[in-house]
Amino acid sequence: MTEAHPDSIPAVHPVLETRDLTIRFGGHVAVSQVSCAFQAGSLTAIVGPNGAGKTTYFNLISGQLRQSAGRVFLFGEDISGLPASKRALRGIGRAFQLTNLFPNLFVLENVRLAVQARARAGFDLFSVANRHRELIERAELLLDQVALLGQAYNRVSALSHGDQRKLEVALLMALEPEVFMFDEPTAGMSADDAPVILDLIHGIKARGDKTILLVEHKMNVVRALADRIVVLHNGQKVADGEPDAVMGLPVVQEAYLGVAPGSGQAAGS
Ligand SMILES: Nc1ncnc2c1ncn2[C@@H]1O[C@H](COP(=O)(O)OP(=O)(O)OP(=O)(O)O)[C@@H](O)[C@H]1O
Repeated sequence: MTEAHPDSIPAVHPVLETRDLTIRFGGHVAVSQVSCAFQAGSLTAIVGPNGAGKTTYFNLISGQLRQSAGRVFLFGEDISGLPASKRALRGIGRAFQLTNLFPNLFVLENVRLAVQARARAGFDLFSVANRHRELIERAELLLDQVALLGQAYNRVSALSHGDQRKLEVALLMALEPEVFMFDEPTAGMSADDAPVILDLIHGIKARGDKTILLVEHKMNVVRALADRIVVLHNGQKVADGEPDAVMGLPVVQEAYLGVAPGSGQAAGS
């Protein structure tokens, strides 16, 4: 795929790339030869009907599953052989990886621990008191961003489902990954909570330096956030491009998203 540049400028690798990524479960090919490159500042929605392979594709990228064939590259480096924990350390951030919350600790403490994990190496110059204060301030800022500051001194176990999802996003942001992977981030959230998360994702994208992948069934969310849509069906990539172009494909509207042409709304969403 990489071509020699006539001016000998070194090739710039995509942040994330999958090449012919494939996984078989017995005789079933759940993800089949999916090749995609993802650039910094982009938000790509991965869509497709139930069972299309979206979550499995995510699992292959984040390392929860090992591919049968193909490769995953991060900044041009082959990470296909790395376990999920090492991929996370290299900058692949996925919200559910962080659900090892401490349910009996305060919400603030959970975020503070994530901030501390991210900052551990950088705080040696600070006094213990300064370090603690800075960690708390950063944790409070993140809680404020997900509208959870009022819950800072509640235990995680007492949070509603929607608030736990918001906390997952705060923890993900605390780790400052290069690649943010969101799998239906507003699923099960109230109408009040969902915009908080969508605004946050929009804010991450607006920074321009992060790469965002979003599995999402709600087409209004996809339209609001994505600058690219990849459509999976039966494990294969069947469309890939700008939202208007992809959504306009009759084959996508009728067969793969289950929407009536022109409605912009997935059936059952
Ligand atoms: N561990 C597994 N063992 C066997 N089959 C699996 C496994 N994980 C996924 N599959 C199968 O792979 C296919 C893709 O599933 P996947 O969950 O990735 O789809 P999806 O597009 O995320 O669907 P949904 O929108 O319903 O979440 C399905 O047929 C599923 O049954």
